[in-house]
Parts: sequence; structure tokens; C-alpha cells
Amino acid sequence: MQDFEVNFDGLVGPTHNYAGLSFGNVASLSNAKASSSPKSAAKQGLRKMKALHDMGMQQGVLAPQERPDVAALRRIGFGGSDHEVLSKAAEQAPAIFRACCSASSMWTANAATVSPGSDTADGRVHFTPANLTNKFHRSLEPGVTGNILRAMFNNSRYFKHHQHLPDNEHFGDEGAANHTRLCGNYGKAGVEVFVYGRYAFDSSKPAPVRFPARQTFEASQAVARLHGLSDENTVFIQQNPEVIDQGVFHNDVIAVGNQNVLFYHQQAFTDTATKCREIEQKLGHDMHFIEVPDSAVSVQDAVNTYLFNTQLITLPSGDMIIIAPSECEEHPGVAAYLKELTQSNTPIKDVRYFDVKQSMRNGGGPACLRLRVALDEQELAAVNPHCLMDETLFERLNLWVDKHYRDELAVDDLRDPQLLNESRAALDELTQLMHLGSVYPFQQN
Ligand SMILES: N=C(N)NCCC[C@H](NC(=O)CCC(=O)O)C(=O)O
Repeated sequence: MQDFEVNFDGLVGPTHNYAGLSFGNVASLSNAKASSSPKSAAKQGLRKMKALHDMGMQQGVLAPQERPDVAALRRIGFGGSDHEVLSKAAEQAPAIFRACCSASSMWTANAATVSPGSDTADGRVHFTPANLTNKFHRSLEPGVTGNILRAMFNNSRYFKHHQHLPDNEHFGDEGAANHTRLCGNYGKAGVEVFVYGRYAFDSSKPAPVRFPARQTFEASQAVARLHGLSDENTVFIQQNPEVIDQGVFHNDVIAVGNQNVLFYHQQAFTDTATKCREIEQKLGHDMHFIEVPDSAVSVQDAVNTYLFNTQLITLPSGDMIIIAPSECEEHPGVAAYLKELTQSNTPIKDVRYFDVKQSMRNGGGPACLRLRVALDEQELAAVNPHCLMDETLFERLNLWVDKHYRDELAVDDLRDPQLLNESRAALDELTQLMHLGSVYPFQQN
């Protein structure tokens, strides 16, 4: 039986914009109010998906969410017709209105935490949508994320879907952005590494002081419990609070793992040496720990280039390569480091650079854009096939983007009532194209 790690990339939604919504995420704040291009954002994402498909990888697509989120605005007291809801909110509460327009579901590393069947007690693949409580605009995502995941992984013999954790900062959960699975090969039991930023129920423990720690220890433990993971196949590591305060708002901004490789910055974790030993001992075989020292790449350069928000993938040949944003190539120091890395004695043999600048300007690199799901052949055959990338889907989605997306969107354009109609028309067509059924609130009324 063959085993795969499938990347499910978020399709960028028609309202992609720069509203400066994410305190603690340097790029989001520094590009606030710039003009965006939803069309090129979606196409940059599609090109990355297609390139991985062409490399022989299994590649999936995760549909975007309904925005503007009229239901959320109704819930906080704006009434009338849908267009009245939007115009009142834009007038009376512009910041809240903008938050309800965000296309942030594109960063599917934050959609959910996924544990493959070889790690879980009941042998099924477990999914828990992330509650994303730390940012209001992102806390709107988990309900529809759950609908979409159930429409894609719709077979209870292989897939188990959990409700997201309680909507409270004590259980702040950011999904796979703080979760890495290490293993021999994808089908063998692995070790799931959960990285958290703070303890919610113990204020004596270290925590960042400037920027928020979005993931709590208690949330990570809850997800591991729900998924039926054991002590033997989990490792919990606290993120270094000092790097959170330097703009590392998720672990995937400072570390990435794949199979027997963990690639991370020297300052990423607290207690690094002990935790690396624990990983190796629980995994039962040797790991390649690739620690990048400050002297090679500073935390600041890592945050600016997203050196660690890269995808570390294993090609069908067995070689590992890094999928990096073009910002890494444009930075002489980081580019030189990556070149040297591929020539040293590690499983990583090559680097491919991708232009995902539309996403990067909101703090989302290649790794943010994908949710990894390790599947065996049978499980893969049970996935909704209309969500898997191939020539036909690539062509269809490009035509769909051309038909529905704007070339340019300024933050002020979010007030245009036409945007709601355009967005709903696009998503309605998309659910047919991807055979998702009625996953959006506007389709359920
Ligand atoms: N590292 C991972 N896995 N994901 C990146 C998420 C970026 C996202 N940015 C935003 O939500 C900005 C939206 C705005 O400002 O318009 C966030 O901060 O949650």
C-alpha cells in the first residue's frame, strides 16, 4: 500500500485585501490599507498547486469562505436586507466591517489540526478545525471550515471530524501552523509535535510580553486527546516567547518538519536539546535536526523572508526539496544559506522558489497556504476527487478566477455592495465545480 502526504492549499477568495488585521504579524500591519489583487493572489496560489502536482505530488484544493460575512454582522446587531447590513456596518463600525471581509481562510495551515490514521487510537484520520480565537476576523472561520472538511473527507469509516475547541482564549488553537508530524515514512506511526506559545491556566510560566501567543498548551493537549494520540507519540514544546515578541506569531514562521527532518531556528523553542532527544527517543530512530544559528540567519531575516515558512516535501524519487517564497531568493544571505544547505549532507537536495507575494504581504508564505494530510491509498480514494488538483481542475479554476475576480481591490472597495453579489456568485459556482454541496450560510437560507 502506498502512502502520501497530500497538501491541501487554500484557494484565495474574491475579497483578498490588506486591512492590517493581525497584531503581532509584522507583514499584515506594515501593508495595512495597500491595494491588493485578488485575481493575481488566486493565480499565484494555483500556480504553486499545479507545480507541486507536476512534480508528482498529490495536491488538493480547499475552498475559500463566504465574505463579507453577513451572518456575523447580523449576530452583532446589524439588520435589514443583506446590503443594508453591509452598508450600516461599514458606516457605523468600519473596523469590524473590514474584519468581516477578510479572505484569511486562504491560510489553510490554520484551518485545522490533522492526525493521520497511523497515529490515532481508532485508526482513522482525525480533523479538528482551529478556533482561531485570538483574531476576530479569523474566529469567524471554524464553522464553515468544518463544513468544507466534511464535504471533502466524507466517509466515517476513514475520517473523524471533531468540533473546534471552546471559543475562548484559554483554548486558543491555530491548527497545523503549530503542529508538525515527524515519521519514518508517511504510513508508519509518527511523533506529533505540538508547539504552544503560553499556558492559559498557569500564569507563573513564561509568556511573550509584546505580542500575543495565539496557541495555548491546554489547546494543544485537548487536540491530542480528541485525536486519540498517546504519550508515546506526542511531544509538546513551548515556543520561545522572545521570538513571538519579534513577530513569530506561529511556529511555522520559525520551524518546519517533514519525515525525519526538523528544520528550525536556534531560537525557536525553549528547552531545545531535551525536546530533540525526546522526539528521537519516541520516534525510535535517528532524526536530522537542522538548526539554523543566529550567525547564519537572524530571527529578523527569518521573519522578513519566511525562510521557515517553507514547505519541506518528499518527491516520489525520495529526495526532499524546499518550496520557498521568492523573498528568500531575493535576500542574498538567506539565498546563500539555502544553497549551502542543499549541498551539505542532509536529505534536502534542492530549493524551488515561488512568487506568492500577494499572500506574503499579509504574512502568509508557502507553508501557511497549505494543510497537510497524510493518507494511505484507500483513504486517498475516499477523498472527494473534485478537490484534487489535475490538469482539468487547474484549467477550470483559472477560468473561474478570470470570470469572477477583480484585478484590484482597495480597502475602500470593500464597501461596494456589488462585491457581495460577485463573491456569492463565484462561491455558488465553485461548490458545484468541486462537488461540495451547500457549505456556505448563504446557500442554507
Ligand atoms: N503562519 C501561518 N500559518 N499563517 C499565516 C496567517 C496570516 C494571517 N494574516 C492575516 O489574517 C492578515 C489579514 C489582514 O491584515 O488583512 C494571520 O495573521 O492569521
